[in-house]
Amino acid sequence: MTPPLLELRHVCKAFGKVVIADGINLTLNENEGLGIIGPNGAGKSTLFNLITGDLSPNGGDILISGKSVLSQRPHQRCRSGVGRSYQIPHPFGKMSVFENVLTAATFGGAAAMGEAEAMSLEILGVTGLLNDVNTPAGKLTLLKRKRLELARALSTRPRLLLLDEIAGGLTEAEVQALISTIRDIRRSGVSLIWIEHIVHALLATVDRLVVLNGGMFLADGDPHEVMRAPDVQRIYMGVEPA
Ligand SMILES: Nc1ncnc2c1ncn2[C@@H]1O[C@H](COP(=O)(O)OP(=O)(O)OP(=O)(O)O)[C@@H](O)[C@H]1O
Repeated sequence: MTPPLLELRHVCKAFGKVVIADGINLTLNENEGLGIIGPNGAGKSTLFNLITGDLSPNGGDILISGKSVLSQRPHQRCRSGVGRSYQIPHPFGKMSVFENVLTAATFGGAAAMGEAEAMSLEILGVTGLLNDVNTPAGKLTLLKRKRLELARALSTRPRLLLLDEIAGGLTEAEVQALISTIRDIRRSGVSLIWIEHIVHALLATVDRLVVLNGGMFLADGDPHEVMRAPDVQRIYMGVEPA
């Protein structure tokens, strides 16, 4: 039987007394799209940092395609197929958009230069940045910075793409354009975990939704059903039961 693409087994993480993960289990299969929501500070970004190796768990195991990656450094996990965007984009501000994507393709994705150049241009097309190839990344608008963040993650050729709040701060029209881009990416066979407060963007793109709260998943299942669950309405949206 094919192992899941990603598996978290009893993962624990705390910063002092702040418990982020209290024995979390999570499975993501190939081609699956998962959304993560939860109150501010619940530990959603920290969960990504544990998956990518930016942080180490205090306990438990993290497996990619059935193999533990705990001993792998972040760049090694990236080359194993885990690509991510960061909540706050930090592009190389003085380098052009093209150079930023090329750097991610060659360093993160270990692509040879000729291949990386062609792939970077293709990804800049997919992410709507072709008119900005020569623009210094530091001069981009918020929307385009977020698109560059997505382009940099894609150029590492991920099998698993982790997106951290890339819709925040965008207009509704920009969110709709982003939804369409994410659907195209999913159709290309990339598996997705998307942390997002803009819930309708998740409902339009993912198969499953989990709610992180108090170090554990409060709910895990069909996105619409999860959003209707009374506990989720109470904790995430502040709706008191009738
Ligand atoms: N490296 C760190 N050292 C100490 N505390 C940290 C560290 N990283 C995160 N935290 C704390 O862990 C908690 C969870 O942070 P995290 O950014 O993962 O939450 P989040 O769910 O992504 O929040 P948001 O929705 O606001 O982005 C916060 O209290 C944060 O201050």
